[in-house]
Amino acid sequence: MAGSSFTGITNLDTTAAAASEHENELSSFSLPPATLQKLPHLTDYLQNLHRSTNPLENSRFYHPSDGFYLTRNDVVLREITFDLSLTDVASPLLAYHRAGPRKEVYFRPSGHVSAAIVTCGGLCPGMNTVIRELVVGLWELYGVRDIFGVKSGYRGFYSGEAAVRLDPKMVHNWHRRGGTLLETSRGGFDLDKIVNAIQDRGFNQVYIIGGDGTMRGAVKIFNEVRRRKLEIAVTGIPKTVDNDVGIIDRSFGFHTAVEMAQQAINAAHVEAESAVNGVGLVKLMGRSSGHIALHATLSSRDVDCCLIPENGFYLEGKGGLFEFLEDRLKQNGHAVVVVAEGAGQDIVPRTKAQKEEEDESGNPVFLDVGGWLKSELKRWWARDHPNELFTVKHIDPTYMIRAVPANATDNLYCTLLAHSAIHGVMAGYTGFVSGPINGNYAYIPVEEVAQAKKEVNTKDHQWAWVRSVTNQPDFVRV
Ligand SMILES: Nc1ncnc2c1ncn2[C@@H]1O[C@H](COP(=O)(O)OP(=O)(O)O)[C@@H](O)[C@H]1O
Ligand SMILES: O=P(O)(O)OC[C@H]1O[C@](O)(COP(=O)(O)O)[C@@H](O)[C@@H]1O
Ligand SMILES: [Mg+2]
Repeated sequence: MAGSSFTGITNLDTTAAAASEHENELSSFSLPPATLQKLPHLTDYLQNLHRSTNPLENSRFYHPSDGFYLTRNDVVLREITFDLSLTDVASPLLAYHRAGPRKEVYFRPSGHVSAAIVTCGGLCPGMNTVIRELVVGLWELYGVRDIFGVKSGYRGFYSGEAAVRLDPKMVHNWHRRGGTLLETSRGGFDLDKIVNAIQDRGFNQVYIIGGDGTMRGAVKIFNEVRRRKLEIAVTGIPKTVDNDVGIIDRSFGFHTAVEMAQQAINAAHVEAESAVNGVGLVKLMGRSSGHIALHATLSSRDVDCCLIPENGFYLEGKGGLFEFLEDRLKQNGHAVVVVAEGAGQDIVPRTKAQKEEEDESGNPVFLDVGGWLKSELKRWWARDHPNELFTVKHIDPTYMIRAVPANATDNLYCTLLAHSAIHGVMAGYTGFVSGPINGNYAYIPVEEVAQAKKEVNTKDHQWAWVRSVTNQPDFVRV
């Protein structure tokens, strides 16, 4: 099971009761033992830290009652569905600490906390909401007054540009705006310079909002802070419109992106329907995973074919895209194709130099699969049907779907993420990421999140569902 190589694991009792294979007949069964994932804490390497009662105790907003504070005993299970016939042999279940306020805190808010917030990597709907809620949450819940926004990604720690002092008044409207008002960038990760700057500027809480690359950087920052034995808590808030961060249910902004993608698909559908042999081609984001394309396809119902990086495809011959589209155009007179940007990169022709191209963060730079597919479709039709009308309308809404403000669901989600992060940090936890696991918010070691990937599983029911909705080929050559 993923993450089981981590140390410091505690055994939990997981005996349960449920219905047997005959409905209504109750029988009991045992689940495998569970192991509690160790969560790094400042006291792992710093002794005699000052502890105090959580200021929420005296907050005018809260009336803490029994069960309000979470303890080490509150956990979230990674897996919540089981095959009972396999429980004898299954590996231990994995549990994570639940996110939420703790009775004791390790930071004295007034005059002791200096919090830094930074955004890294590509844009994603909701980044400004997370920043806003970190500021408001730190200020209102814990009385923190020294909150700073580090400008333009990791390089902002040491670039010489002053960090921006943030307060609730300044950020009150930020959730209505797309992008990140702190600005972001790729590349520029210089570990020593970053940790030196954190030390020099006196930050003792560092909130890092970013995707998989950012989380790999956060692991290094956390390890270096720990090596230097600094009283600084480091936490990651996972951000990526691609939804490819592992372990957590989904990343913020993803729902907004899927919703925005509908507009492009609708337009493609209208264009295709209004032409003779019309094809609407929509390119959506998804560098190495096709989550946006898959969810947009399933929620639209107007898509005839969904192409994702996890499932290779080909154009010519039996079972290929051209054959499929030929049939669809014959049947319906039009077709809509959704292609994730990372799909088909193995068949888009490119030079050696193009193959090796990387962005400032070391991510591969892809060629435009949408533009290429459009010209291939035109070439195919002109060759095979020279006397018939044909139209391809290529819509590339990629930046439009991620540069918008978060929708209501994502805004709520961003708030919960920000508050979870604050509660964890105030409780002295460090080197962790907050996120929902099976609907419950948990603290996950950042190292584990940085290693985990979430790709579309083309063997499971969801992909089968896409294929049953679109009736598209599986592109397995026979
Ligand atoms: N392996 C890594 N180690 C340290 N920093 C990294 C690593 N990968 C990426 N980064 C840094 O994280 C930041 C964001 O990474 P990037 O891949 O562009 O976006 P994202 O975090 O959204 O995936 C960049 O500043 C980049 O230099
Ligand atoms: O043009 P940019 O800003 O480099 O972004 C393009 C990439 O950003 C993404 O939105 C993913 O970004 P992250 O890795 O930052 O989450 C991809 O879908 C896309 O390939
Ligand atoms: Mg990334």
